[in-house]
Amino acid sequence: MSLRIRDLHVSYGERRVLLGVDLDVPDGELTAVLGPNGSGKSTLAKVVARIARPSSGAVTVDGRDLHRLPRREHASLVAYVPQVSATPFDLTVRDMVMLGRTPHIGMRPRAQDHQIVERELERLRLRDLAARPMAELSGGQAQRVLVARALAQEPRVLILDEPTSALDLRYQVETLEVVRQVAADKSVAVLVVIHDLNHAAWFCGHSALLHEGRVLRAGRPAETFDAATLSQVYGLEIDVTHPAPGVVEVRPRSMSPSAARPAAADLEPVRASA
Ligand SMILES: Nc1ncnc2c1ncn2[C@@H]1O[C@H](COP(=O)(O)OP(=O)(O)OP(=O)(O)O)[C@@H](O)[C@H]1O
Repeated sequence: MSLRIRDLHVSYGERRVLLGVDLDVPDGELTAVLGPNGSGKSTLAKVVARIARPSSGAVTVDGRDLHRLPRREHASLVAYVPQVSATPFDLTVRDMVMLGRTPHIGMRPRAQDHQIVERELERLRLRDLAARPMAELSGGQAQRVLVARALAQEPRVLILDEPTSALDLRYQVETLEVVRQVAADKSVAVLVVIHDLNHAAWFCGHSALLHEGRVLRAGRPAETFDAATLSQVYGLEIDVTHPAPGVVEVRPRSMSPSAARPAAADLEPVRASA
């Protein structure tokens, strides 16, 4: 177990946002951080990334307090993909991914650093965009560059804050699959803030459901997702089904097959009047 969070409290001024969070993030797989808007997910990610400071509690990697490490050492251990990011507009995609090597390189990149950058461009299907300026990219393309930069960092701990929010369905699946593969191959502990409960259940071995700054449920999604808790937390009737052993599917009741829906014949056609 590399990343451990213990009794973590975080406040922004008077506003207490995390109220005693305990979480173990195992190596080699993804841990989903779930919960409604404002429940504290990004704050938790930012504390591990050292962008926010805890009021109390501990965040350790291999027993070392992340907030007491020298900056460069922290950067070589932890990579972070923020929810929204202003990118230096004059950088190319390739330069941006090379920034991930910063904690590892001395005066200038070595051949090995260039190889790692090319590998991550390939892995995130960015080779065709490599020479393009970041400013010209679509939101989804830029998001994949940030994931590539984080992977080029070769971290022990990877923090991803909604890394697929701008991606189309294919890239959502591909990107989460790439991250899952890297986590397994390199024994990386991955914490991923994600809103899609089905993707969380499919790609993440562990999950933590945050509610008002506390972890309400933690464990394997197939074991911990239950309809009553999810319905209460999200304020919406939610069905949870298990179509196969170890597989879980989450659906708002209004989208479930049993929900009453107006038949097409009942809908009045609307015509613009001349
Ligand atoms: N810099 C800040 N200053 C003051 N309050 C903040 C700051 N950042 C976040 N908050 C507040 O902290 C609470 C938790 O915010 P956070 O961004 O961690 O939630 P979240 O679960 O990631 O939400 P979302 O799903 O909308 O991204 C919210 O009430 C938010 O308004």
